[in-house]
Order: sequence, then structure tokens, then C-alpha cells
Amino acid sequence: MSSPMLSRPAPPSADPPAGAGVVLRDLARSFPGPTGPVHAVRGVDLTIERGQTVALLGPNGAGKSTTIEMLLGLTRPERGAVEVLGRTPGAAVEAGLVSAMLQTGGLLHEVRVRELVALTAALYPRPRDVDEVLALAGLEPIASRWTTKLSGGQVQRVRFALALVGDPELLVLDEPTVAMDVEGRHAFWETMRGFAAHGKTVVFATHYLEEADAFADRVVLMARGRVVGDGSPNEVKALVGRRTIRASLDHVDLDALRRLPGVEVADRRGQAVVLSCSDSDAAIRALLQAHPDAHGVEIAAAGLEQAFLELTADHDPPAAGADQEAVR
Ligand SMILES: Nc1ncnc2c1ncn2[C@@H]1O[C@H](COP(=O)(O)OP(=O)(O)OP(=O)(O)O)[C@@H](O)[C@H]1O
Repeated sequence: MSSPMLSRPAPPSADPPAGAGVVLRDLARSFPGPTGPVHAVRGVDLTIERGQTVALLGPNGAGKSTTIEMLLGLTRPERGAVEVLGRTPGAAVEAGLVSAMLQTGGLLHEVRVRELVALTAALYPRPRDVDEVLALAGLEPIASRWTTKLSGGQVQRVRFALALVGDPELLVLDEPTVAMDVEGRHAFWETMRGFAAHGKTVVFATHYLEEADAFADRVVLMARGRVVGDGSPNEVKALVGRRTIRASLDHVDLDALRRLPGVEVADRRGQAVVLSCSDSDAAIRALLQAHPDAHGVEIAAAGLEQAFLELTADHDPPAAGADQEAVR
């Protein structure tokens, strides 16, 4: 992909865009690979309401970027249809309704940060105030720096400013916080929260389970070119339904713990035992009855990572040539 943002001149128009945020219907796309076609996206159906913040979560090669490229009209689908704010992707971009922050693409050289944000603002019919955007993206201290003199995290923040300055209705972000440090990531998501609170639609791809969990209203799990789970972060976790009980117990027989009702797996981690449960209510009752001396007892819902691993395990055969890697 050649550009970190989509920013096109738009005819001035005050008409509110109609329709759902994004509709993807039976989208499919494959690429030629060394051992046959790589089926990057294999029939994705998704409707994203306006105002939703949706995380596309999946491991490397799941098809997130290809889906995003089709959503933005940068890649033509082999099959299926895309509608963005009631229009074709191209028309939505032309109207200045969509901005994107993609994984690749450099910044314009020979300009300073502030100039670049101002130049981009001039492409849009109703841009945001440049100083406000510089402040939102945490760029005030480096506003007069040349774009060639920035760290990876600073480049990401500039790209974020460029995506925000057009005040789009839909913001599409492909792994936006890669290269940001923890503080930068935190500030980024705080700003995104403010953006989404104005009723804007946000779609972002991420490997970071905690980001999807903390920021999205809805998590769409993708694996091997398909949607394998879809719901709120809590619903996705409930799809698996597993909970973990952790307790400190002296002199306990792990095999006996494994035989307790509702317990699937029992492990020892230092002083504690950890029980992975299919029925945590039954398991905790049985555990406390058998071991009234148990202390430091904690029950936790499954993380998204566990949900992801269970939902994608042996779902279907891998796409030809598609590398399967673990989520971070
Ligand atoms: N232009 C292309 N040519 C050939 N294969 C491609 C191309 N683009 C994507 N692919 C392949 O399609 C599959 C899906 O890739 P895609 O980039 O959409 O996944 P992803 O979920 O975004 O992964 P990542 O998290 O690593 O960015 C991968 O196997 C990838 O190698």
C-alpha cells in the first residue's frame, strides 16, 4: 500500500451521508502463491452500524488487511460487494467521509510536521483545526520538526493526525499502535475514544487482544480468511465460557483436582494451583468442600486470547500458502 492515509479533494457538500457504516457482503479475494492461490479472504459478511467501534482481531495472515483494503476500495474483491456510508468505497473516499491509517507508506519529505498536517487539512471540505489536531495527536512538541527526523512512534502519531484532520465519518486503522510505546498507545486510544464519542465509526485491525478488549464495542475475530467470532468483547469471551480458578493450596494432588466436577485442567504454578473449568460454579463449590483450607481464591473469565485460540482451532484447513502464526 502506498499511502498512509486516504485524503482526496471533495466537493463541498453538507448532506449527511446515509446508510449503515459499512456493509461487506460475501467478500472474497485470493492472490497467486507459489503453491497455488492464497485465499486471503473467503466469504466475509459483516455489517457495521454507524457509530460503532469494531476491532478486527486475528493472527498474521488472517485476512484483516485484505478486508480493509477492499473496504477502502484499494483492492478489488473477487466476489461480493462493499458499501461504505451508503456508497461505493471510492465515492465515500471522494466525498471526504473516510480516512485510513494503514500499515505502510512514508510521510511526505521536505516538510515539517505542522505543514504536513495543514497541507492535508486543505484537501478536505470541512477539516478540523490544525492546532487542535496537533494537540490531540500529541505532536505539539515536535510540530516544527522535519518529517524525516521522527522516530517510528512519532511517525505513527503524525499518520494519526493526518487521518483525523479531515474529520471523517469513518476512520479505518490497520494496526495503528505498532511502533508506539506504552505511553503513546495509551494517549492514542484516549484520543480515539474522544473521536468515537462524537458518533464516528471506527474500524481497526489489531493483534493486540487487550486493545480490542479495552477499546472496541464489538470484536470480529478473523482466521484464515473468515469471520470465526463476532460480538462484544464479553460475548466473545462467553463464546468459550471457560473460567479459571486460581487458589493457594498446600499438599494437593493434581489428579484429584482434575476429577472435581466442572474442572477440565489442573496445573500448579508456584504456590498456586490453576483450574481451567467448563463449569466454574460447580468447580468452586467442590474445591472449597474438598479443600476448606484453600486461600487467595480468584476466578477469572477467559481472556480474548483463549477465546481466539479455541474458536480458531481446527476451524478449517489452512488456505494454500497461508502462514499460520500465533497472536501476540
Ligand atoms: N498482494 C498479495 N499477494 C500475495 N499474497 C497476499 C497479498 N496480500 C495478502 N496476501 C496473503 O493473503 C493472506 C492474508 O493476508 P492479510 O495481510 O490480509 O492478513 P492480515 O490478517 O492482515 O495479516 P497481518 O496481521 O500479518 O497484517 C496472507 O497469507 C498473505 O500472505
